[in-house]
Amino acid sequence: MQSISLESLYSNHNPQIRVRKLGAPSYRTQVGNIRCMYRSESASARGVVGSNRADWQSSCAILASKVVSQQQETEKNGNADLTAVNGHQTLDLVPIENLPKPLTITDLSPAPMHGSTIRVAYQGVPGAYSEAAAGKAYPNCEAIPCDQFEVAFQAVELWIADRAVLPVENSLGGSIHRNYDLLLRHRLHIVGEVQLPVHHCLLALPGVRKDYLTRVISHPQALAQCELTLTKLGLNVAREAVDDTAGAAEFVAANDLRDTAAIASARAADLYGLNILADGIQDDSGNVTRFVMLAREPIIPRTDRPFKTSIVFAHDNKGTSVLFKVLSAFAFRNISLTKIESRPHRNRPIRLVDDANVGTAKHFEYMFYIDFEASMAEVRAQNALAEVQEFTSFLRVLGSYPMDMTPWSNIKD
Ligand SMILES: O=C(O)C(=O)C[C@]1(C(=O)O)C=C[C@@H](O)C=C1
Repeated sequence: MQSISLESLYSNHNPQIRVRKLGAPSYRTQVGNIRCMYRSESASARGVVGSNRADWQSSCAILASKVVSQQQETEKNGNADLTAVNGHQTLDLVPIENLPKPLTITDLSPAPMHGSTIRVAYQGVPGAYSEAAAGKAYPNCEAIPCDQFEVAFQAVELWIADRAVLPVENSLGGSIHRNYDLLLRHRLHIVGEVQLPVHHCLLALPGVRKDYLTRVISHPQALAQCELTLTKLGLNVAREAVDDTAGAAEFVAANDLRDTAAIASARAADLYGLNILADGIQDDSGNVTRFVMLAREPIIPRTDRPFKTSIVFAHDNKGTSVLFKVLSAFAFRNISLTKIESRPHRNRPIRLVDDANVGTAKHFEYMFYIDFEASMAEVRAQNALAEVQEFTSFLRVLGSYPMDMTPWSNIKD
């Protein structure tokens, strides 16, 4: 399988994009001025939620009319007899050149015929936690490695993949902000979530001991999740960030680095022929990452099982106490919030408030992301959003989807 890279997608058109490769471990890839499909806010708000309650209700009716066909399709795909992700779970060493590579520009030409296999894009290379999340969300799927989050979004938009699975938050490291920004910039829908226990190992070439090491490389989130344990292990060596955990393991193996260890999964050790120097090095044994699944079409919200809904809004100072009013719209209806996140408002980062006597006040402007525990098929959720819409200048439902109800004992190590 070929792999997609954003560099090959855009570098001819946009010299500002710089994608750092593993040859030069660095902090997360920087992408500037990416062309995107971001609509103006007012247009988005009108298009997604409707400007009044009647629009909103008719949107719900349209959604409801898709219920049966979508469910049938999901069930059909979910039961497909496919093995790609499970296939990677074998402990046999797979030659590196036989592993799937990130997608490139050539993969983005006409979508391949793929039968009934559900193709799931993830960021990283085989052995990454995101690949495991794809396998948990869609057992027996064909997992498609992408070298950046942006590419995973585009793989779905361009029909290279049917779904993308992306990390949004970790119990130790917090939110993965890049994906919040991309959720807004792209027009995909959240159709599910999975929570994956993340069990990190310290990996090195066979024969390498801890005292040979002068640096540890991994994904920035993984380095953050193991910070205290590395110190406890006496590894006060340079720590360098690369694009994904399994990519770090692959880099150590491919370059025969005897002074460098990678933080990655046990599966990455198997795939790239590395030894496990230390097992379970995350600072908390209950380390969990939450991933969301994205699709081109929303799923139909239901009420026969617990659902979560994710929204994003901006208020542009529409009246006073806006945040309080928004939160109250949920509280009055006994709807629990599970997450609130704010990100800088890119189109309008600063609000100036003129006051002749004391100068000009400058406030930061934000986009607010909220997850709440209710389905958009419930009247109380529809009413809450109709009310929120009155206080906000922009409102978009990112998705209404089944909650991951895996028992906690199965999530914890
Ligand atoms: O590098 C990987 O293996 C990933 O799947 C990425 C990622 C992340 O972005 O947070 C996913 C789960 C872990 O929390 C560490 C890294």
